[in-house]
Amino acid sequence: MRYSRLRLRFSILFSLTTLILFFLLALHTLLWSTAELEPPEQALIRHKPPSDMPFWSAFHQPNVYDLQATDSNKLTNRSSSITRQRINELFELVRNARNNQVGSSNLKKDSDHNRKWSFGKFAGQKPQTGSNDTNTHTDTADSVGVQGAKSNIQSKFTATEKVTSEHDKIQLRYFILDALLKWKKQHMNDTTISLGDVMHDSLAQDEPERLNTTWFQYIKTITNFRVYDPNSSELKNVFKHLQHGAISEANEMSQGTQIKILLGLPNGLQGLLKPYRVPRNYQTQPDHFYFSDIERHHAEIAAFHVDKVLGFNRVPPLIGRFFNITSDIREKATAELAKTFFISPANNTCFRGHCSYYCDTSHAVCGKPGDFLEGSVQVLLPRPPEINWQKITHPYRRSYSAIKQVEWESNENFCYEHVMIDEDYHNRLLLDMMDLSAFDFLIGNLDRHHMMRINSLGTNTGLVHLDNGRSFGRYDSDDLSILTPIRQCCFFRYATFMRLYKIYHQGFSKLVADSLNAGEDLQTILVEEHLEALDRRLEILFAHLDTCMKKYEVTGVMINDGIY
Ligand SMILES: Nc1ncnc2c1ncn2[C@@H]1O[C@H](COP(=O)(O)OP(=O)(O)OP(=O)(O)O)[C@@H](O)[C@H]1O
Ligand SMILES: [Mn+2]
Repeated sequence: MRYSRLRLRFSILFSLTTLILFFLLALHTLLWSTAELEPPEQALIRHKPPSDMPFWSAFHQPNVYDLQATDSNKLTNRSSSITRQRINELFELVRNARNNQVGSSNLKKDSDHNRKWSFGKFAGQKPQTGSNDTNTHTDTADSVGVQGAKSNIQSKFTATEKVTSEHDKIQLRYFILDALLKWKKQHMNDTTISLGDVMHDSLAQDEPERLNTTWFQYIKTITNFRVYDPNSSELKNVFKHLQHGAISEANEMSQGTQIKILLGLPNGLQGLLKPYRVPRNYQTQPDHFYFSDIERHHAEIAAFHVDKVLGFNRVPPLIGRFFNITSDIREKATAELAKTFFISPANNTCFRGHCSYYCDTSHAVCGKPGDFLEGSVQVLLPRPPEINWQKITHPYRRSYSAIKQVEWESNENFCYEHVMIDEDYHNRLLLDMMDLSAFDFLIGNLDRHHMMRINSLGTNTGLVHLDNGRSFGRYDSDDLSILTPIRQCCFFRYATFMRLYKIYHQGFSKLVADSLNAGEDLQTILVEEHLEALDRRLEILFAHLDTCMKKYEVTGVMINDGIY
């Protein structure tokens, strides 16, 4: 009896122990497998729906969603095909060619030059391409009629025109080289024209008080060659006001397709504010065309510094600024703009504004957090009727349509048939356009629909590199099509090449990063990947110039038109 009770107790104890052991084992296996499959942090990210991070995600927050999107679009070829040694050789070749330059032609080998070939006769067989637009032109980038009269002519032209012969092309190149050399001789002794001198008399008569302002001191430093003097005290003063000056008025600018606010600033200055919209690591949405890309204030800032480092000085002074969206903008806004303000569910102050792209409640400009907003502020240059601008439709403009192509995209002779043949380009404009193509390629800007210059400064006047808000859209790819003018025309300004070489040697991205660090209060305007892209693209530009020089000789490509 005693024995059987003992056996019962023992078996109960045994089954209980087995049960506990089994339970402990199962618990351990369960915990272990969960831990391996799902480390806590990763689980957090995975379970966060992407909608938590909209593409204009919170300020100061890394945009995880965009970073992940970038991963799937890796650049396969991260380097150019040119070596440092070859770039050094190119520099020697270009320098020597300039020293040896003789006669009226830039070309070394004159044997191909048929002096009986007549431009007039050649051009006479071709339909007119039309002349430059004037500032009365009102197209916007996205309007339906953007192609204008010029492009209609171009498409008719393609249908009937036979391909330009190699002989004509070579003769046309000689003709262009001679034309630019003639232009250089005519303009060699041109004196520098200051916008201050141009505007002085009418201001003295109508608004003499404006002559004593910081604004006018700065206007005097604008010339036909550059829109600011990089080492001047006038530039420093302009920056001071753009960055810290009290705002007297905030009004929407009617021109353009995306939100821009005109700011009244002290001392006669006006600023053009483009507000923060997307984080620094934001990349253009893969399914967005360049014409629906959102404008970026940090791209405007970076483009200003790149242009300055390149020695162009053609982007009007621009700087980043912190705003209090309520006291700086809402309280100074015109009634029209003030009406569009609201407080978001997150308790941030926002405004919509009125414009054709991204001016609705779901794309509002919002302080983050609360009233805190950053933006870029550019000095507003005088506009008509005070001075005259020329708005030139870019011959290499894109179609601004999801379904249409334009001629230059498929016709490799486009430069010969539409640009070189057009006498509007038988002067500095041709090489100014090449400078712009180089600049746009480096900053990745596909949105150069027009070229702007100040007509009031005479005929020997450079382009003003306005509107760079859609640059720095992607760092993981380089859009070679932006170099099409250089690839198809194969002309380039000697002085620009020399500067590019010097910059290459000093380290392009380092110069840009230093310039940003020295001149900007806003942090990390260009993320590391964008800086790397600058160096990579500069090499690609050299590779394109190398190809041109192999094809047409150094002296048939590099032109010294006297512009520095
Ligand atoms: N700093 C400036 N000084 C004087 N005029 C300017 C300045 N910036 C821009 N503008 C004028 O305003 C127009 C519109 O500006 P901007 O091109 O930056 O806007 P946008 O919205 O990108 O326009 P679009 O959609 O036509 O490209 C310019 O074409 C130019 O005529
Ligand atoms: Mn634009």
